[in-house]
Amino acid sequence: MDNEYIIKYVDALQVLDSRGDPTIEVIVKTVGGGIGRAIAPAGASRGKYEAVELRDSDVRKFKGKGVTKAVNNVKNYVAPALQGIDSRRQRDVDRIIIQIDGTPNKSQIGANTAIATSLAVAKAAADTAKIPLFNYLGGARAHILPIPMLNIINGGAHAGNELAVQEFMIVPIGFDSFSEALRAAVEIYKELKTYLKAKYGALAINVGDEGGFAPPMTMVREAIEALINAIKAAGYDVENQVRISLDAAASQFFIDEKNVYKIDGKELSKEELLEYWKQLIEEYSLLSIEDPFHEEDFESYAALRRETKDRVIVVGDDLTVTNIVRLNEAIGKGAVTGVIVKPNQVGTLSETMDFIELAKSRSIITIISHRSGESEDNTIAHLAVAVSGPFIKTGAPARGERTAKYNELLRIENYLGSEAIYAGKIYRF
Ligand SMILES: O=C(O)[C@@H](CO)OP(=O)(O)O
Ligand SMILES: [Mg+2]
Repeated sequence: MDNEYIIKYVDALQVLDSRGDPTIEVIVKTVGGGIGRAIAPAGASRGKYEAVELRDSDVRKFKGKGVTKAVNNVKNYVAPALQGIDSRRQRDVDRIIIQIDGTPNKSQIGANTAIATSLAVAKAAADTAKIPLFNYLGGARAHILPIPMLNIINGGAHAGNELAVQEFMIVPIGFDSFSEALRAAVEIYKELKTYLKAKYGALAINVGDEGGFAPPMTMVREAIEALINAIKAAGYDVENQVRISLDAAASQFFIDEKNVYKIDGKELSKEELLEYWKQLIEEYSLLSIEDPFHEEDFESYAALRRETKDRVIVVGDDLTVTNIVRLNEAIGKGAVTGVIVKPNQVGTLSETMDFIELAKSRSIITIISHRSGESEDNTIAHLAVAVSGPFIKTGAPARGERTAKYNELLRIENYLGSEAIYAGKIYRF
């Protein structure tokens, strides 16, 4: 019996995220001196079926965004239940968290409380074993660096502009290593800045929540053209080296009462929106499109897949919310070929791993993802390597909470040395 893995101490405190909103950090220590810290992220365009984040009701403090209740849940309920448990028994730990909560959506203790605790335990176990987290989670096979999807033009709920589509991403696929791919992305980001400033003036280079620019545009095509311009200006090839992906986050511009989508200053029916996406996919050979329809409309996702003959990856995020019940429904209806994986959408590491397992077993592409409200926590970089990506979505290559993940991936690449393989080299999309 290795006593050193036993959880000796669990505590929590309120810290700040990248929007200046309070969030919860959990600290776990083992008998052997291993330490794990994890900070819960927060979404702005949240799916209706996500696990629920617990916030304080006192609106005088932090405009009602405080997490003292979540912090107290760790101190009063979770910490006493986890003390004395082996930190490597992640499933037992997560089962205890789920039992303490007792609801289907973590609304009692809070998904923020749950995920910060669950991840902190894994990190404490890895630290006790003195191996990097990606190795602890992924074992000997973990050596593939993910392809980043970098959101460099922000719209929707993440920016103060008129763009309906939330994220315009560049995806540097055709490179030999993660660091080469990231370098290309930075060069494109800088070219985009020059282009936007010249075309729209200095205000156009203000950034949105994920570090991408938030120019005063209304038309989706205008933003895509800007990306293409920047990719070319940086000297890269749009077909083979750098592709374009969108996160429509369509629930955000779906008007329920009218059953229409408000995009490009027009109101489109779902059939018209489908035609619109098909045109864009064709014209710009988009690599993927995330949440192209609102979160209840599995059928339209399936129609897009059928009609594009899988030339584009149709990705679920608000649709599938890192939840195997929702993913099974999406699989049954043939709705997606890719899914976003956000650990805080479900609340524990084990449930996140089960979701990834199910997706991979059905050849559904997994994209490990940050939230728009982030912190210096870099757990998702390790998770992405542990499960061999193949993709990670973690914002623009600027702003500390985003570069925290990119820099950790650079460290992992460096640590792995000649063993590191870039996912873009081995997977064909
Ligand atoms: O929709 C998304 O994919 C995410 C992250 O980019 O946004 P949010 O965290 O606001 O839900
Ligand atoms: Mg999304």
